[in-house]
Amino acid sequence: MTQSIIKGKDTLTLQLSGIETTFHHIWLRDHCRCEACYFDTTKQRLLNSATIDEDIHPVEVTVNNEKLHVTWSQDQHKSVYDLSWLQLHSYNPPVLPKETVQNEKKLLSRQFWRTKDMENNMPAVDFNSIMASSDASDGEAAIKDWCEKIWRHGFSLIDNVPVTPEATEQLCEKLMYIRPTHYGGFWDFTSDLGKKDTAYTNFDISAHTDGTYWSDTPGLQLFHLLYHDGTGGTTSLVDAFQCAELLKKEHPDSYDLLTKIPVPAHSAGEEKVCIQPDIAQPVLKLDANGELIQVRWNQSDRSCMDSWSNPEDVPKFYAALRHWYKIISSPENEIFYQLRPGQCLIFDNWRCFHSRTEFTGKRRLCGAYINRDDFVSKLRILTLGREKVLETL
Ligand SMILES: C[N+](C)(C)CCCC[C@H](N)C(=O)O
Ligand SMILES: O=C(O)CCC(=O)C(=O)O
Repeated sequence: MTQSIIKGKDTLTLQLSGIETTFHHIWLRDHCRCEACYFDTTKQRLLNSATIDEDIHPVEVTVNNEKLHVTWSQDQHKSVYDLSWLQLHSYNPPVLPKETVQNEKKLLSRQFWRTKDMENNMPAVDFNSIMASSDASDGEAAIKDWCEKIWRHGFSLIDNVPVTPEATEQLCEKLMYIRPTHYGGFWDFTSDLGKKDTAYTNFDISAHTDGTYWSDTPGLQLFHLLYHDGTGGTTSLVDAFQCAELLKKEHPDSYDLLTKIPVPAHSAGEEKVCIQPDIAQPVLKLDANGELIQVRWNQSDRSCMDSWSNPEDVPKFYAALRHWYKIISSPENEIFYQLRPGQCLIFDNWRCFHSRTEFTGKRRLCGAYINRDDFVSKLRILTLGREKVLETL
């Protein structure tokens, strides 16, 4: 695979798949995977990167059997690198074959939706298949399917769930351990203000995401309606990622503002609690490539916005909220759905909004949060395979 090695002052340039790509000596030394530098059992570095000589350089470097062999100036340390690993982690420039990147994107693609896509076509899985799923039985195929449905569509129903908090909690734990919060771990609640939050009332709660007041917003949220002897309490779901695309097209300035303006939030109803994120986050959170990775939207938990780098943004922000609200509350983008005993709803709280209309009578709901990173870890390992996931580390 490699034709030549070009030695620079502090770099090595290799030809990988016919493309010249350059690695810094110190970077290569830091990524030595020998037993003294890296504990492969736990996938952890043993080497203290700060102890690498600033002017470290190879005293001998060869390539054979698809491996780069280097003897370093410092301690005559020997390192061996698979060329395939170097190609995967090349950075100057990256020479990773495009199909490799595309493949993960394809396997973890997401299908944004509007109301018409979801009416009578909501993704669902079966409780019994999930609970029977394990490495021993089906290699966790049913759980893999469940994770992929949640990721692809932003939510999934779970049918045939025994109408008990115990079965619901077991269902949550089958996917991942539950995230405990000041609301408790697994919650079983009604409109008695058991916790000082409007969720514990019969009020209407417009479409929102939970936990905008945490730096690490809950990744998933599961609901199971155990009992309701009144009217109302209708749930709605919105694909906020689809709505963000619509906003970007119809009102690009509003989209841009909602990716920039930090929105403070709090949870302060409980006597001994005032939770706020370490830094206020925008409604639309983008990654370094400008890709949307999270929507944080909760008008009731938003704090006083008294920190504006440009006060002229104040009216523009409210104009953006009006544009945004028109899209997310459009019947074309919001599906209404009645929770019912025996059928759970789980959704991606970084992507999908949920709401509840005002209700009468006694209504008992149970469920839980699951951390985002724990869910994505399970999804990627089940979908891509552990080996594929680990080679990117
Ligand atoms: C889900 N559970 C009933 C435990 C609490 C809901 C908390 C709702 C809070 N206003 C938020 O949006 O985060
Ligand atoms: O009562 C419900 O259906 C949901 C309440 C809610 O929005 C929440 O707990 O986040």
